Amino acid sequence: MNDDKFVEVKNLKKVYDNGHEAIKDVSFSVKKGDLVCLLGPSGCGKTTILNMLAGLLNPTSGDILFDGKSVVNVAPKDRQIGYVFQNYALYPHMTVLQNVMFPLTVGKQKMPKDKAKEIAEKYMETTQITELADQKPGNLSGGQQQRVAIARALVQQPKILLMDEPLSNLDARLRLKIREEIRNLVKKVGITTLFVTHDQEEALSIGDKIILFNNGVIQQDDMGQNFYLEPNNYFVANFVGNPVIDNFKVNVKDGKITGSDFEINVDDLDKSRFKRDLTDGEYTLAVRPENILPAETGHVSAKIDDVELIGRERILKFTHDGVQARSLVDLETPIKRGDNVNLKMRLDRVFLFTKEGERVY
Ligand SMILES: Nc1ncnc2c1ncn2[C@@H]1O[C@H](COP(=O)(O)OP(=O)(O)OP(=O)(O)O)[C@@H](O)[C@H]1O
Repeated sequence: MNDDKFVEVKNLKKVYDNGHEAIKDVSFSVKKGDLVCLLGPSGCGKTTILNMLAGLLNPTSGDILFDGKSVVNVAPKDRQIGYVFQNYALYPHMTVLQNVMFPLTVGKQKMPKDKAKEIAEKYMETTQITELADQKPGNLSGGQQQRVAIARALVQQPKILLMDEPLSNLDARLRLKIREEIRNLVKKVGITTLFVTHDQEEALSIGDKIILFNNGVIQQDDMGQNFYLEPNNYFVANFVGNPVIDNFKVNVKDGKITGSDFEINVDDLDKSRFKRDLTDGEYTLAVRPENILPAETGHVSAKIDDVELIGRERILKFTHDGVQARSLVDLETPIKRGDNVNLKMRLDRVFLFTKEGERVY
């Protein structure tokens, strides 16, 4: 038994029958009791991975281990997993109580009705749906249906809980509330959970760690803040962060980084942040909008195209070298649309990426 690798995925590959390689050599592990988010854009392979963990899809190659034992040849019903689907998949003709009891009243683990009811009621209490016991799913709100689906997934006391975009059918406000509830609930139950989402904010807010995918390949497997502060590559830097990161095309030559209207000495960068040697050539210099701010003298001069208020902050939008960029300032900064400003970058916070997207600084 190894609690650090309660779930272990080794060199997993999936090629669909039509030849599409949806998962390309993916390896990761999940600690017992952790809530891990599988994050990435539509089509990156999140559901494919979840379905292989659940046993609904066979891997083309590679291995999946639960608690140290390979499960690739174990039938889905024997894998001790609970699965919450995007559309909840509740039985419409059954009451809430019957839905939650259902997994306990069928198959090998079938138990007497009163025992099943007792266990179902315990999980209905945990998920706060006790008072809905006699309702049919059709009469429930999205958030309530979601709780029923979670209670039903938990009654068999699975070792692992898999959730595929469980919040996507809820409105924005309810999403915020239910995501907090889900985190509290899985932590209370102590169940190891893999949670699929395409929403970076959702992943950052609930995940103990996040695994970010693109095109069937892991881009970063890390704690939330590192996606922001230490992105592995250009894809990660652009996928995570709101407002999105600013990108400037630059050329490096003779110790100088030259943009369309600015120049930075390589010596002014923080030496400890280089990932490898900076050779001459074209790069993308990227900076988070809160790290490029109005100043007396700056790296970039720009006319503000638009000012957008987002809660306690404002986004100053400007066009640089034909591309829109942003500076994130507080409410008091007295800059308005049409103003000409100088913007200074924090050089210890910028990133440099090669044309292939590899991070150099
Ligand atoms: N049965 C299939 N046959 C062929 N290709 C498939 C099949 N199922 C999925 N794919 C493809 O595999 C890739 C990964 O799909 P998957 O559903 O895992 O992505 P996802 O990240 O979950 O996306 P979404 O967020 O849109 O659900 C996509 O390009 C998809 O079109």
